[in-house]
Amino acid sequence: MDEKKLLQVLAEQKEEITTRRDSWVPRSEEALFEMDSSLAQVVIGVRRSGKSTICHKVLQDHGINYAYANLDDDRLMSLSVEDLNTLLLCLYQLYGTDIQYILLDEIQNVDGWHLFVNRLLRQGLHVFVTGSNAKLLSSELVTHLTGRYNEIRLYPLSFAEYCAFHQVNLQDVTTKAEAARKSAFLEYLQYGGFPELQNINNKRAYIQSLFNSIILKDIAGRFKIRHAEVLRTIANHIINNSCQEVNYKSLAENFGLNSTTTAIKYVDYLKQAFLIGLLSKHSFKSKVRLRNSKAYVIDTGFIANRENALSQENLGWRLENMVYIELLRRAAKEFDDVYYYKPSSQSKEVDFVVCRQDKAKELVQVAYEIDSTKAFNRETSALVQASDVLKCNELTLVCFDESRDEIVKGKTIHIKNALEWSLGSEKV
Ligand SMILES: Nc1ncnc2c1ncn2[C@@H]1O[C@H](COP(=O)(O)OP(=O)(O)OP(=O)(O)O)[C@@H](O)[C@H]1O
Repeated sequence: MDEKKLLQVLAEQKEEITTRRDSWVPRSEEALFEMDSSLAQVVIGVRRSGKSTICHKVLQDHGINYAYANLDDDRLMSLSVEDLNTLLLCLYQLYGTDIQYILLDEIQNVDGWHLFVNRLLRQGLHVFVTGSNAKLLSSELVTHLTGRYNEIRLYPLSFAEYCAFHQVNLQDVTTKAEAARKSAFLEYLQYGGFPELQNINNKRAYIQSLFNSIILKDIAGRFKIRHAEVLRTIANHIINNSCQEVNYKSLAENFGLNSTTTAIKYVDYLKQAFLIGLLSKHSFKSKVRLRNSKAYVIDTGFIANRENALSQENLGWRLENMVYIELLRRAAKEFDDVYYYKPSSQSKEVDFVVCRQDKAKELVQVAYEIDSTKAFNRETSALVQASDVLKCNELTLVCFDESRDEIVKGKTIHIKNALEWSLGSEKV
């Protein structure tokens, strides 16, 4: 690519970052960056989740001068790995040769990017990269940057961050403040946490266009999928049936795919683009874990508005999906794993098992309501049974009711109000 043209694009990108900082909401993942480390800081996550912003924010908060290139820019689409030398030359011209930090946005767009990043690391530079496709990033990271990167997973805003964004008062105990928190929580369940969406009136249109660009541009375009429409229909189906086990055979049959293998491949594409997450079944056998998984969508905003989005049934599974994302967020910070528990016998399912080094450390059940004795007994006995089998006594039941502890068959169950639970340490 022509050096002059490249310089011009990078100069315009530089202009953008100096005028862009307005009111960025702090993200909890900021704590995961290793600012002085010699490892590449790799931020991955779904499109528009704020990957680029969090990098700018941590670098600027630390008072660091850094060079920046956004490789997702249409004008840089023809860039190849050979052009990256010219890119570096241009960055030095624009930012000065004493620059120590470089931020490269959506690096996966350039094939062979790892060669360049490796070279920068060898030269002692601090490199920050972002990407929205795990497949393109991870295989390169694992093969070529072995051990020389710190991976930071970013999700759309958590409820605590959402409240910070909308300045929802978490301290006040007045009825008005409580009502404001409750309606914020319902909005959050309905529209999710994409940061950009928060100030947009036509939220459905934003979500639809984001969904389309992930499917058509990031997946179908990049992986040369001929039947993009089928992929889109499958994605919609999975999203609107989230919290359920994926049945690849019936996906293949129902959507006219020629084999179960193609269904597995398509679902994997959705996962690699972070549109969905797959939760494995808890088992000590890795085969069982791999073969059985439930699908969740990465942001509840993607779930289509049914006739009555705030009905009990619809809220129930939006809530379960939200808990899943929040558990992933927390697990990433603690290096934990999350599974679902479904014994083959008569015993009941538990929605989430949080494990540390294969040992269950918390069981989490989600239920919209536990008002009736039947519902209460159903949810608590599932926890108690699993607690015995998995030898785990940290039992949590997330629901819309008030928080309290209950003792069932000698075991303490922490019943947590969903709103409070989702705020985590930012307690009301
Ligand atoms: N912490 C934040 N506070 C306020 N707004 C934010 C924050 N993070 C992101 N945004 C807004 O959300 C939008 C998307 O952010 P950003 O470009 O950082 O996401 P991204 O994940 O890098 O996107 P892409 O995958 O498309 O490159 C931007 O308009 C940005 O201003």
